[in-house]
Amino acid sequence: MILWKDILKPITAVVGHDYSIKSAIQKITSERTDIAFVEKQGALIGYITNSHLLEQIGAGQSLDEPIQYKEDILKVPDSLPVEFFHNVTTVIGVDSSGGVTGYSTVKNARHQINELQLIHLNEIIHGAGVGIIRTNSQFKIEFMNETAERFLGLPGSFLLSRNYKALLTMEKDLQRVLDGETLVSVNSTINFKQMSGNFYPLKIDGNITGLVHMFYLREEFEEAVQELDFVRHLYSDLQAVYDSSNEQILVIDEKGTILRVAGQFLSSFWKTKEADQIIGKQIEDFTRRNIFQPNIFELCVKQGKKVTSIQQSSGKTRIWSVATPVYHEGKLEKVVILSRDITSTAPINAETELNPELFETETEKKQLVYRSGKIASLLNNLRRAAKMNSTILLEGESGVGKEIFAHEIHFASQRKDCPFIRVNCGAIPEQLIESELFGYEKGAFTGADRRGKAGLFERAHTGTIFLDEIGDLPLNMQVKLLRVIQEREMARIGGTETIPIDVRIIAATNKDLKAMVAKGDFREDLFYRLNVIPFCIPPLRERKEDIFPLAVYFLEEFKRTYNIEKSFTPDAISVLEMYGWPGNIRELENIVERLIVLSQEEWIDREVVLKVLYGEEEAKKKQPLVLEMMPLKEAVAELETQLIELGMRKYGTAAKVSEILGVSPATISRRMKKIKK
Ligand SMILES: Nc1ncnc2c1ncn2[C@@H]1O[C@H](COP(=O)(O)OP(=O)(O)OP(=O)(O)O)[C@@H](O)[C@H]1O
Repeated sequence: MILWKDILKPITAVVGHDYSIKSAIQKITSERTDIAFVEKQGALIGYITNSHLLEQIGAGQSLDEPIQYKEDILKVPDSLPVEFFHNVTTVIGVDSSGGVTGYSTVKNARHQINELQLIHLNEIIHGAGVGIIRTNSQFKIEFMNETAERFLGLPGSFLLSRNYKALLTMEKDLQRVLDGETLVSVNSTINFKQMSGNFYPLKIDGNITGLVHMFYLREEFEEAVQELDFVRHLYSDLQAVYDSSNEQILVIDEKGTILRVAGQFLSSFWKTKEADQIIGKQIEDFTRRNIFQPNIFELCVKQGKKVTSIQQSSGKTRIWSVATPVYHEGKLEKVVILSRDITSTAPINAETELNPELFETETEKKQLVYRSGKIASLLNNLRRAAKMNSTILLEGESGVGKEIFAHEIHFASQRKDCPFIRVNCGAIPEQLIESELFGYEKGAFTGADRRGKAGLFERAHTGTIFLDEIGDLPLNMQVKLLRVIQEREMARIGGTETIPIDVRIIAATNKDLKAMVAKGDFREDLFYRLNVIPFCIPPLRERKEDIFPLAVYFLEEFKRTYNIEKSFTPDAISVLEMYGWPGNIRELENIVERLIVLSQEEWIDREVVLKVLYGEEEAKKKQPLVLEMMPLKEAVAELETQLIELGMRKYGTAAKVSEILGVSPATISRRMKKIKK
């Protein structure tokens, strides 16, 4: 707000109301002013200017005639804000005790206000880095701010009073602005500097008294736009990464309000379909409703460090969560929680889970852990086939879990309450295999048990026999097996009696049986007898979604065995998922055990996983882009730095790197300066 006292000028010439034109001219001239105030009985009642006096003389009056002064003056308290009054051209300011403190013509007041407003505006705009130039109605530069001086590389002292129109090169005619038009986003050049900005007509009392040019230096502006563009692209790339991740990313502020959910929304855990429905809510409310249990957010805030936990909602959904605190200038700002669903999609068969008798069979039923659609549909088919009595052949690489699938078949069949017998055909010595499979009568051979012994086929009677590594079965045994399958009866070694055998046969192999048949290493007739319903178990690398729940499952098992607390970091999981797993699930199980033993810390991190999977040297080469969950801005900066460093290593010049990254060379060199710091 501008007050009258800010703009009042001192009164220097005072004349009496009965002064002659001559004495008034003498007074005004001696005081070097162009206005004198007229006094009568100690009060100022009007004013007279040089031009008024000249008008009187011009009208034929003699110099001795009295002055004809103007009376359109108004006394105002000088502490009031400037305002304009009808029919008043001059204002006299008075202080609180009524003393005159100065005067101002209305014209001068308006001019001063514009000037002061421009200075204020300049202060505001100064920080925003906008250049401002004002001209009068003859295009003479009357004002320019510091930013304009800096942008143009020319001092105000040089530019002030010069004709702006003559100095500027631009496509549009500047006269249009003085005719009242606003020119927006106009490119212009001065002193080889390219500018981009707007020209506004400057109106006072409805009259155009000049123009104002507000502008950016195009070089800086374009760089900023490019930079914004670059960041925008990075942002959308990162967003895409988040959205395609199979993790749920939850951002909670320090007060426990859910700010954001990205990645895969675990709707069955939250018991709500849309992520939007949990945003803005208090996390504690979900804990109270038995959904977010345990409250990992609270644990993380209390401990002030990364925390992991398996959470379970009131339903069956179990999720694995890692909560990481994010600090800003030493203060907790938010907590980021990464979660994955680890609920095994396998339906839990109450009977098989609970019936203790089942555990008296040769092998306990193990939990089959998976999340992939591939395994889901395979299981579907397996369970359907299980209902029939047909022989099933399971093919698949070593360690894919063929035995566990054989269990599934058994437990999904009518025979689930009868024995399940596993025979590892490759592990039994050749000379023992016949007696193991078919048993023997007492005294059948030297060293034989005196009482005789039932073979595995007999023991599997009414149940399932699982012939693992069937490709390792010697040829002579293949004939005998073929006979059992065909005749559904057998005799013990040394026995004469035939024993009827009612078993479901499941055979498994990691060898190419067809190729073995072609080479004569496997009997063709047996192959066709076994290959009634074949199933191929896909390797782990073809069902990466299973890696995570399996890794957590094994980790939990080993934690129980070793009685220790350890957790994977999300980066560690990512490395596990990227690996090729030639040894499949058996290898994964072994690696998890090794990681537990080798990692000294509570956290099994990316580095230790890389070391265990690839060895020390290779691990060093696998440099990460982003190691930790971190604020997006930092992640973008990190990604930028790494891209530029990579580019510089590869191409050597900022010009080439800028071309590849699609940004200006100036951006690259500025970033590099920052990196060097
Ligand atoms: N889906 C699964 N869930 C839990 N554990 C599994 C799963 N698949 C495999 N395993 C475990 O991985 C290990 C290897 O499985 P398994 O011995 O059944 O493999 P395989 O295919 O029979 O291998 P091979 O051909 O070498 O005999 C076992 O300890 C098994 O319990």
